[in-house]
Amino acid sequence: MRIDVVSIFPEYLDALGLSLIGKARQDGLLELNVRNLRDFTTDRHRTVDDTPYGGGAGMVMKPEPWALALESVLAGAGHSPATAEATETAAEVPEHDGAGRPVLIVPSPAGEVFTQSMAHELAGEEHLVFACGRYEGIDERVMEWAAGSFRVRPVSLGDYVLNGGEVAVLAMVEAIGRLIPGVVGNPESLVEESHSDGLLEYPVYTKPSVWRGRQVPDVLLSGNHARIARFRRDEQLRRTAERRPDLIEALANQLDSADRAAL
Ligand SMILES: N#Cc1c(-c2ccc3ccn(Cc4ccc(CN5CCOCC5)cc4)c3c2)n[nH]c1N
Repeated sequence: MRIDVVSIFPEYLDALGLSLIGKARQDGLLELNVRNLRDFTTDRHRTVDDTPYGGGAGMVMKPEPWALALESVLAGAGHSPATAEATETAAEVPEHDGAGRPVLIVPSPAGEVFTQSMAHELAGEEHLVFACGRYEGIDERVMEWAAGSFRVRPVSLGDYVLNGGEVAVLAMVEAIGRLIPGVVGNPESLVEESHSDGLLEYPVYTKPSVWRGRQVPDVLLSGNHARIARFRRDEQLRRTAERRPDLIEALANQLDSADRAAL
C-alpha cells in the first residue's frame, strides 16, 4: 500500500516512523510520503490561508496550493490529473466507478465517522491520500476538483472538535496499517479485538496471578477452554451493555440464549 499525506505540519506525522507502522515501512509493506503544503505555494510568505467568503471567524485554506500538492501526489504515483473532458467521461461511464483512482481521505468534523469496518475497507486499497486541513477547513472547491482524479471521502474521527486533520490521520493510518497482511506479527490478534464481532473486547490479565491483593479470575487459571471462552464472551457482553448500549441494540438479533442470559 502507498500512502501520501499533505499537511502544513509534516513533522506531526513523524510518529508514523515508529513501532509497527515504522517497521512495516522498513519492510516495504507500506510506502508513506509526507508533503508540506507550503512547498506548493507561490508567494514569498508561503501563504496557505485567506479570509472566508461570506464572513465568519477564522481563515480558510486556499484552493490552489492544494491542487498543486495533489497533482504532485498523482504524478508521484504515475497517475495523470484528470482533464475536464476526462472528468465528464468518468462521470458518464457508469461502470467507471473510479476503482483505479486513489482514495482521497479528507479528515473533517463534517465527515463520515471512521469505524473498524471502514479501516478494513481502506486496508484493501492500493493508494490512500490524506489531506490534512487546518484553520476552518479547506476551500470546498478542492474536493469538487479532486473528484476528477480521486475517490473523495470526507471522514471524521468522532464527534468532538480537533484543530486540524493530522491527529485523525495518525489514528486512521495506524488502524488501517495494522490490518495490512504481515504488519502485525500474529494475525490471530486481529481476530479477537474490539468491534471485530460487534462487541467491546474482554479484560486481559498477565502474571502475577495475585497483584497488590487482586486475584486474576479463577476461570482463567482453570485450563478449561470452554469455560474460559464463555467467561470472555460474558465479559464482552457485560462491558458492551455497560459502556456502549448502542452496540448491543445493533446486535440484538444476533445474540443467542447464553448471550442474553449474560446481559
Ligand atoms: N477528522 C476529524 C476531526 C476534526 C477536524 C479535521 C480537520 C480539520 C481542519 C480544520 N479543523 C478545525 C476545525 C474545527 C471546527 C470546525 C467547525 N466549524 C464550523 C463552522 O464554524 C466554525 C467551525 C471546522 C474546522 C479540523 C478539524 N475535528 N474533529 C474531528 N473528529
